[in-house]
Amino acid sequence: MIETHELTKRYGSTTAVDRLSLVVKPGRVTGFLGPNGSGKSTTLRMILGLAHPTGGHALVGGRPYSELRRPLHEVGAMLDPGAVHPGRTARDHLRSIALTTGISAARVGAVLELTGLTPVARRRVGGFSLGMRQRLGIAAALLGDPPAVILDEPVNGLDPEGIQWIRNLLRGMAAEGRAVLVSSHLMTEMEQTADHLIVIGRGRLIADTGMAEFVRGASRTDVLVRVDDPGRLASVLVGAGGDVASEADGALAVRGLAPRRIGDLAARADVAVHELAVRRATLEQAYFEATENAVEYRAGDGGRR
Ligand SMILES: Nc1ncnc2c1ncn2[C@@H]1O[C@H](COP(=O)(O)OP(=O)(O)OP(=O)(O)O)[C@@H](O)[C@H]1O
Repeated sequence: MIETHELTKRYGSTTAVDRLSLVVKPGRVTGFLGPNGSGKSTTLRMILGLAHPTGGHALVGGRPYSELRRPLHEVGAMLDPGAVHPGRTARDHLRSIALTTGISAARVGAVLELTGLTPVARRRVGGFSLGMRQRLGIAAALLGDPPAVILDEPVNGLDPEGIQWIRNLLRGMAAEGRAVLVSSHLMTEMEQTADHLIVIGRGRLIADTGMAEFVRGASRTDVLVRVDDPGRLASVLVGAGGDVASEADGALAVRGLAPRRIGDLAARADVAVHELAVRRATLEQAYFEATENAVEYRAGDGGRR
């Protein structure tokens, strides 16, 4: 489990992370979302002991990272897949990490296999594509077979097959009982991968909630109704407390009334219904609504606070 309590980081007059408390639980994929500059990387760096908090603390398995006896066995992380010596082969890169951290050589073969890199294990990393580097970064993160995994933008630069592979890998790791924390700006991908979401803006917690609950909370969810006489039905629906808007093609977009109630009201008004469809908000829409103020604030003040 990964947790932070009132975690704070200030750089001069910039508060990058502001009293952030969160828990990343085992057995699920937790998506970590926020606009550019909202403090995600800084938070991850503090969890991994790469930046020192100005206030509060971060714990991995109940201890600060700096106190972990065998950190790679506690938490695996990929923050920057580019940070690999280009002259080394993939296998040598992983071997050197294993050697210096007391991890068996057998794990090197296992993670190469797991990440599909066995056929290129003897090739120099300098010639690797971005996707291959991502896989190598993930291989390194998994060397210690850790119960917690942190991946910063793991699908960056991956082709559709690579994206699907990461999705299955993350879900598989969660199913094995690991705590998986993953950041990404790709909302459709996140929607398919994460069970839980932590959303931050301006360094502060905006939401810490289940994926379905977060998306359901967006005001965009409505019911599309297609009828022959939209004007008549619209006045009936408004009379029943609905919030009704017209689409460009004449269909009605209704909020505040359940589909069943709309169908009943239409039947009672003797209006034939040709289509009645719930349009659920997407994660992207819910995310935009949730972070609207955080983004506006930044855009309005040139990124400073
Ligand atoms: N080393 C640093 N020195 C000064 N300011 C920093 C430093 N690192 C981060 N910041 C500032 O802290 C804030 C949060 O940055 P951070 O990189 O954590 O955001 P992020 O959510 O990861 O952004 P992105 O989505 O663009 O990666 C930004 O205003 C950034 O400019």
